[in-house]
Amino acid sequence: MSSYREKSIVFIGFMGSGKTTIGEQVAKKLYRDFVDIDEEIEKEYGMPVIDIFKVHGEEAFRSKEKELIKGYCERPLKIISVGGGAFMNEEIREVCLQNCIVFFLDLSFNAWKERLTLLLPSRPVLQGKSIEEIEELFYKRQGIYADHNSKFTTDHLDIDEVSDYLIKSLKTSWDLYS
Ligand SMILES: Nc1ncnc2c1ncn2[C@@H]1O[C@H](COP(=O)(O)OP(=O)(O)O)[C@@H](O)[C@H]1O
Ligand SMILES: O=C(O)C1=C[C@@H](OP(=O)(O)O)[C@@H](O)[C@H](O)C1
Ligand SMILES: [Mg+2]
Repeated sequence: MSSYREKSIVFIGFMGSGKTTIGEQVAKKLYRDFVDIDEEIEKEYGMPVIDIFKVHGEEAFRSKEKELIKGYCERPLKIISVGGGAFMNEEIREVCLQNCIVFFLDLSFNAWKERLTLLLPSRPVLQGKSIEEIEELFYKRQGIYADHNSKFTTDHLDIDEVSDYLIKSLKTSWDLYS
């Protein structure tokens, strides 16, 4: 078990909440390795997530997602962004919460809606859904993100503001709990 200061950090939250973008920024600013689980799955299958869902199915995606998250979470000093559906799995929730500091990147549905067009082509889970169905999924998913160590609402903040705040908050907790 690593010391509190060396624990890896995991970002969770709904699709498009900024886990990949902000995780990468935070990693750069803290001089840590960044791991985006979706990217790792894409590398293994040699195709984008949307095609993995089409060719191999969601079950294969979820199984690889679990295997990779379990592997990375047990290592120290990483910044890990997991996909928005990963926390549906209890084993993943447990391994992340036991080994890492879990940050929930939250935003309001209103703020999220502005990103919809940008996200639609690459997010299989959103395909073919009406805006009402997406809104229902958004609120249903809030439940799976309820287990976390720290939550940050990103409405009206740009990527630098969010990452700077997160680093400040991490440094405070390292000073308090190390
Ligand atoms: N705080 C933010 N303000 C504005 N746009 C953001 C913010 N965070 C992320 N984005 C944009 O939203 C899109 C989705 O972000 P991404 O990091 O891929 O989210 P996730 O990994 O949670 O699905 C990207 O185009 C990114 O530039
Ligand atoms: O919420 C989900 O079920 C998913 C979220 C995606 O990641 P992002 O949250 O980074 O978009 C990706 O893992 C896949 O498309 C499934
Ligand atoms: Mg992502």
